[in-house]
Amino acid sequence: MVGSVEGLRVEGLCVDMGSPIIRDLSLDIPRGGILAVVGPSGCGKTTLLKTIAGLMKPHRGRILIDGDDVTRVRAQSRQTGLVFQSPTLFPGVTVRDNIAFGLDDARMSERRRNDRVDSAMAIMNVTGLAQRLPHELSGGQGQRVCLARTLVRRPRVLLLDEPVAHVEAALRHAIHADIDTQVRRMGLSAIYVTHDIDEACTVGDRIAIMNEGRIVQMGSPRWVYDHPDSLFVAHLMGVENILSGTATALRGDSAHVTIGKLRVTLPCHPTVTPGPVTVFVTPESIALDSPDGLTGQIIAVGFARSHMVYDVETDIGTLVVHEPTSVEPRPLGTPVTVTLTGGWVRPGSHQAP
Ligand SMILES: Nc1ncnc2c1ncn2[C@@H]1O[C@H](COP(=O)(O)OP(=O)(O)OP(=O)(O)O)[C@@H](O)[C@H]1O
Repeated sequence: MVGSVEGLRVEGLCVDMGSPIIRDLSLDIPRGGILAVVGPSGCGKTTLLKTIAGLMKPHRGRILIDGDDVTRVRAQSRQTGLVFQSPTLFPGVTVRDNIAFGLDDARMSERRRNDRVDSAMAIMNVTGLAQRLPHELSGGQGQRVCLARTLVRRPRVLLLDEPVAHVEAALRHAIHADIDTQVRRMGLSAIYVTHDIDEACTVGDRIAIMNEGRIVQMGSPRWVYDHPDSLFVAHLMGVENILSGTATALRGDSAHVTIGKLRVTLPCHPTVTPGPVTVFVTPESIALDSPDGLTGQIIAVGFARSHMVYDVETDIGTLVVHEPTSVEPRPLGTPVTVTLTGGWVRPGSHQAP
């Protein structure tokens, strides 16, 4: 025992395969926590999971599970469970026996082994499939069986690499909910890798945005959405309006900002000083009927089920605005008066934030 922190801790991890793939990456996940890791293809997400699982060797850094340094412990003894994108079941072997393979401890009694397998099948809702063969399962059922096979070993850390990428959209939510329940119930620390930012925000109690082997921002989905640190994070999170302005004065955690003819007071990063700033504005943070607002005109209208999407042409550029569909939709060409009801001010102009 080298520490008392419960859960997974990664400290200064570097993985080099001829070129650096993971660069000085640190994270902490308490027991019962799910960190969703999202980032572009090739940024190192799978490498991170494989390194934590012990399938790849780090060049530098430490991996601790419940305070135990497992960096040099072999994969089979780390108590990590890794689930990949596609079901990886043994063909020609029943679901039940596939799950029992997860329990390779010869000292375990037959009865105890059966109880553990029954319980793993029950928690992943695959009891009714026990005698089926892998080729008789749908993609979603196959992934549930893989999760049961991983959970039957009672890992301390659960590593999920796009586990529902090949599962039809309508079934994904139920699998997410079961993962969430088991992570909390069993007190696991989980990393959930995905390409899909919506999935990351739904599944993770925190999200980590990765780029080029680094975590560039980490926090609750809401916090990261409202406070992007960079253009990269803002684009990935769907913060569609990135405006250049000038901070004219500061008051506590807020800045008075001029953007063209618009004057607004918005929350700002502590490093903001008077001068050029970048303002990140989510599409929900723009009001279209403000008495003293900038004049504009709706030049495109889209229906996105829960909300309408408007492109609004103004003096400060074309803004993307979302309004709930409960508000009467606005036809193309409608004149509007625009102001910002929220935003996040970072230092520097957005060409060089
Ligand atoms: N064994 C290896 N040897 C050399 N390079 C590797 C190895 N494994 C991965 N890489 C490289 O490391 C980088 C990160 O790969 P990784 O699979 O971790 O990315 P990823 O973020 O999971 O991508 P994707 O989302 O496409 O699955 C890539 O450039 C890849 O080519």
